Amino acid sequence: MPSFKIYRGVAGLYDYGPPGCAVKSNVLAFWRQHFVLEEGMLEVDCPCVTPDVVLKASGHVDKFTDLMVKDEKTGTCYRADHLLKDFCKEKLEKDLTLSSEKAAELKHVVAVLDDLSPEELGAKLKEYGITAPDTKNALSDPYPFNLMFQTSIGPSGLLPGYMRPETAQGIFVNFKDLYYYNGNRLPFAAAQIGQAFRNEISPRQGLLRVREFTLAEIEHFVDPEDKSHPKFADVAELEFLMFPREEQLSGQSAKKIVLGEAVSKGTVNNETLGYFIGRVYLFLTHLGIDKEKLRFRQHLPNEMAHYAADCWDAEIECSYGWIECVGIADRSAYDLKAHSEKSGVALVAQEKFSEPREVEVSFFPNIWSLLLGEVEFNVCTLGKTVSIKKNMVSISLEKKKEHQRVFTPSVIEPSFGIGRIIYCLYEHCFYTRPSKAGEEQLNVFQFPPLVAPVKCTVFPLIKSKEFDDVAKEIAKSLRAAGISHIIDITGTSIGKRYARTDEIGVPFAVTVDSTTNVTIRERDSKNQIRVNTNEVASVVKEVIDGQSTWADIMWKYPAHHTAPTANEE
Ligand SMILES: Nc1ncnc2c1ncn2[C@@H]1O[C@H](COP(=O)(O)OP(=O)(O)OP(=O)(O)O)[C@@H](O)[C@H]1O
Repeated sequence: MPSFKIYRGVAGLYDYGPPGCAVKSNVLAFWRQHFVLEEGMLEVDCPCVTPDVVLKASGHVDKFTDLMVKDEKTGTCYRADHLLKDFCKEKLEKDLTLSSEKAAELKHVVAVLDDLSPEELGAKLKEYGITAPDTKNALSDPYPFNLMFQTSIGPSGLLPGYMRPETAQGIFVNFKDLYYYNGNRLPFAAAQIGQAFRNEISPRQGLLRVREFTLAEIEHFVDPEDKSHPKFADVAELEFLMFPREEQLSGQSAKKIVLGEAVSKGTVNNETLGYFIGRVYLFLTHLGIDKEKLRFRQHLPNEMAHYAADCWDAEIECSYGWIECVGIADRSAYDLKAHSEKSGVALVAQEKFSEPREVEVSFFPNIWSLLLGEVEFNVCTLGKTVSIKKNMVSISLEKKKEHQRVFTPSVIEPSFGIGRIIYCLYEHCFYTRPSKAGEEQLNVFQFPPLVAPVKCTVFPLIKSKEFDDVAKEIAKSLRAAGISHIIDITGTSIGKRYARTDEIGVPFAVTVDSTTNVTIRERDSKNQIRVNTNEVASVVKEVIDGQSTWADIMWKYPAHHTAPTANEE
């Protein structure tokens, strides 16, 4: 729901209502189980308010910008690249008179969008006659707009700060303590779930581009000289849609690739990156994301930061097209080095050698490298400036024993936009159930039990004190087993009650049609079984915990072949 709705809302801010909140909490619980617990990650929880110095070091203060244009008359702001991209895409899709040269030009513009300077972007907007979408007024020249919400910390106004645009920086600045906590051993991963804030220029597409959202991030620290992963074999045989750089550049589409092959051929830079791609695939498909609408797209060279070794986005197809939901990047040592430099605290790891190693060290290596470039330079020493020439320097190599290697770890970062995942999940799980002639069609959310906001409903078949009491007893046992449920003793027709719960995706409905045995109905198959009243909670729990499938349960218990009542559906 739009936040602050009674005051007409604010673009890009949304509330989760009760079912949405429950879905979100289930998605996050599974994220914790699948990543934090199963991988033994170190979870942290850092503040959203972040002092300027941290985000200055990370580069966000100077570079976390999008190019913006303004409607010259109304002042409405737009993202310049989005206007240009939308224009090109619309022309390519709808203009049947487009020449092949023009089509190739427009495709090229879309491909190099991230490389365009403000001036080049402005020139293209002018060349194509692009105006403000709502008013058709002229647009200003593009200029960079920093997406961070600025604030000041404390009453003096002297300590500038920002609302964090990502959670990752909280982990990087804690590297030293986390490394120590992990027994000074690599590799290890830290994880954080929290709110991120981005003052998006033009929030759009509901939960897909908002100004405050939940991020779940992992920073996996690894030795840059050994990016193998001990559990890679667990995911190596997975086969799914991948969209490597070469395929994108040569105009092909995504294709099914075995992950192990993508890594061994070097399409994916290293095993650890590949391992996380596999784990993200398992996470998303387990949640209920359709395998055929999920692909891993490699970043093109112009999309990647200069320091990144390789990046892949998990993109999910929904009615808005293919949407980046998880970014998985090998960020090399960039972040830790940036914070080491700014803070003066060495964010490094050590590899202790079992035997000391003899190494040759060159004396004066920096001057040597400068002189190799035939550079003459001045050195200021003891108040005097001395001009050093190449022939004045001799290089000596010394032998030295080293007991350890000190290095800055590389970081592999999977970053999950939880709202985007949930939105795509809603689309993939939604369908309209055909109805009998003349009846209203029924909307169903086919959520897997894992994410369903409510796991079970309990209905007495008819209004009677006896059945109500049994329903209350069953509800009590569900409560004790920690199973979320709704008890509906309104007495409306069973069909209507099923329809209501299908609409919010409740997977199981228990109909109390006797005082000893009751009917459990599964939402998607509409199959029903008979169980004893005191077995309900354990049967439902078995399925929602993933120990058994509904098909397994159907084998174990007698089927209820007729609907509990004629007006069921
Ligand atoms: N404005 C937003 N609203 C909702 N989710 C977002 C938003 N911006 C980013 N995300 C989510 O956070 C994840 C990690 O953020 P990252 O910085 O990699 O995104 P990004 O590349 O800036 O996204 P985009 O290019 O779509 O703006 C993304 O994969 C996405 O799922």
